[in-house]
Amino acid sequence: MTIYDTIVVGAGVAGLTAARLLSGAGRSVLVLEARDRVGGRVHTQRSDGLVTDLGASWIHGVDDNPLVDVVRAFGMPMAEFTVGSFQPDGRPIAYYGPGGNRLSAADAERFAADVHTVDELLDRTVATSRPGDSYETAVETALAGLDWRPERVERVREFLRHRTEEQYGVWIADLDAHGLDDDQVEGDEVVFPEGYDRLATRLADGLDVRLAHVVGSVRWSHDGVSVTSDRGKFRADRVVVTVPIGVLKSPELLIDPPLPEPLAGAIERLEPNHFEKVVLRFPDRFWDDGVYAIRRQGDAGRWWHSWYDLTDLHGVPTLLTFAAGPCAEAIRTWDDDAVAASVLASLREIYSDAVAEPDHVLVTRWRDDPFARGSYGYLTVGASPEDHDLLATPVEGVLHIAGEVTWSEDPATVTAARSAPDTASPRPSSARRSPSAPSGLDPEESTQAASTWAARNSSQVSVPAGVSEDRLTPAR
Ligand SMILES: Cc1cc2nc3c(=O)[nH]c(=O)nc-3n(C[C@H](O)[C@H](O)[C@H](O)COP(=O)(O)OP(=O)(O)OC[C@H]3O[C@@H](n4cnc5c(N)ncnc54)[C@H](O)[C@@H]3O)c2cc1C
Repeated sequence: MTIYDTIVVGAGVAGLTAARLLSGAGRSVLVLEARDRVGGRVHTQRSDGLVTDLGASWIHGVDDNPLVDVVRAFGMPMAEFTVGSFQPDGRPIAYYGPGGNRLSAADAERFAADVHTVDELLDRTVATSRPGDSYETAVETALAGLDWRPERVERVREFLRHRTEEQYGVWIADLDAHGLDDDQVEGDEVVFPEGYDRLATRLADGLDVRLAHVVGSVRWSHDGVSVTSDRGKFRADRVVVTVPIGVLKSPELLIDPPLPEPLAGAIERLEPNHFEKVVLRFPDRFWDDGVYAIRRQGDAGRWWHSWYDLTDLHGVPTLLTFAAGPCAEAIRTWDDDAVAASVLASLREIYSDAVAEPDHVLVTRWRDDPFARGSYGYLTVGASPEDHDLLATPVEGVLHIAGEVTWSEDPATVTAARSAPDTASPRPSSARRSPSAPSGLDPEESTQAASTWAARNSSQVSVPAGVSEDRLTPAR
C-alpha cells in the first residue's frame, strides 16, 4: 500500500490550498473528496447560459487580501459589488419604510447615520462585554444609552438583527457578543461574473484528487494515519482535515482517538449556521433602477428584507435574497414554490402588481447537504474568536484541522479557507496573516512552501494581459 506524506480530507478551497502548498514543498499528497466535484461550498451552477454561484459569491474587501492575489493570478474577472457585508450605505440602496413607501434620500442618509452612530457605541459595548454576553445584549446596552424616540431606535435594532442574520445566519441572541468582531470590510467587494468555482478548479490542477470518496474515519497515532473511505483505506504520515464544522460535529466522520483539548472544546462552542440563497429570475425588471440593493424596514421585513440586484451580472432581470437564521430554519421543510410565494408576497408589499411571476427560482439547501451541514460556522454565546485558532492546533504533528472555521481573522469566508492552511498553530493576532506551516512543516519548510506556492502560481498560470485593477469593473 502506498504511504503518502499527507492525506487531505476535503477538496474545498482550504483542502486544495493545503495540498498545493504541500505538494509544492515536494510532499506526496492525496486529496479525498466526498462529492463528484471540487470546490465544496464554492459551487457554480451553469445552465441555460447563465452562471449562478450557489455558495460563496463575494470577496468581502479586496485590500490586503491574499485571496485576491490568487484569483488575479488565475485570471478570474471580478466585478465590483460592494454591498455583500450588509452595509447601510456607501452604494445606492433603496430603503422602503414600515409603511411601504420609499425613504427619501435625506431620510435614508439619516437612517444610515444612526446605524453608524450605534456601531461606534457597539464597538465599546462589545469590547466591555462579559463572557457569556450575547450580541443582542451588547446591542441593547448600546441602544439603552440613546435618548431617541422608540421608532428611531427600533429601525436600528432591526437593522442590526438582520445584519447578524445575513452575516452569520443566526438569531441575534444566539451569537456571542464577539461574533461579529471580524466584520470589517477593507476596500471594495467583488463578485465573479464567470463563476467563483474557477478558483477551485484551477487550485486542483495537477493534484491527485480522488472524487466520490466519502471518508468515514480518520485513525491516527504517533506512527501515522489510516483514512477509511467508502472506496477503500489509505495511509499517510499525517492528515489535514478540512471538512466543515457541521461535518466535524457529526457522527458520520469518526476521528479516533477523539480530538483532544483544546480542539474538542472549540468544536463544541462553534456551530454550523442556517443560511440559504434564494435567486429569482423575472421576465422583466419591476424594481428600482440604479441601486445595488432594496431593503424593507418594519415588521413586513422580518424574514425577507433585502434583495440584491444581480441583473447586470447575470444578464437577465435577477434578484438575490437570503433566508438566514430563524427564517432559514423555518423554510427548511418548505418546497421551492412555497419559498418563492413567500418572497413574492413580500416584494408585492413594495411593488404591488408590478411583480411578475418569476421564470426561474433557485433555493439552496446547504444545511441539509451531508457534506456541508450548514453554510459556515458561528460563535455560540460563551465562545470566543480564539476558538477558531484553537481548532487549528496541530495534534501531535500528525493531525491538523484546517478550513474556513479555523481562521479567526475572517472566518466563514473563502479568504479564511485560503489562509487557514498556511498555519500550523494558534497565532497571536498580530501574526495572523504571516505565512506559517501546514501541519508537520517547520517554519523554514513553511517559508519554502509559501514561496513554492507563489512560484507555482506565477509560473504555471498564464495571466492574460489586462488582468488586474482594470478587470475590477462595476457589476452594474
Ligand atoms: C450560501 C453561501 C454563501 C456564502 N457566501 C460567501 C461569500 O460571499 N464570500 C465568502 O468569502 N464566503 C462565503 N461563503 C463561505 C465560503 O463558501 C466558505 O467559507 C468556504 O468555501 C469554505 O471552504 P473550505 O475549504 O473551508 O470548506 P468546503 O468548501 O466546505 O470544503 C470542504 C470539503 O470537504 C468535503 N467533505 C465533507 N465531508 C467529507 C467526507 N466525509 N469525506 C470527504 N470529503 C468530505 C466537502 O464535500 C467539501 O468539498 C458562503 C457559503 C455559503 C454556503
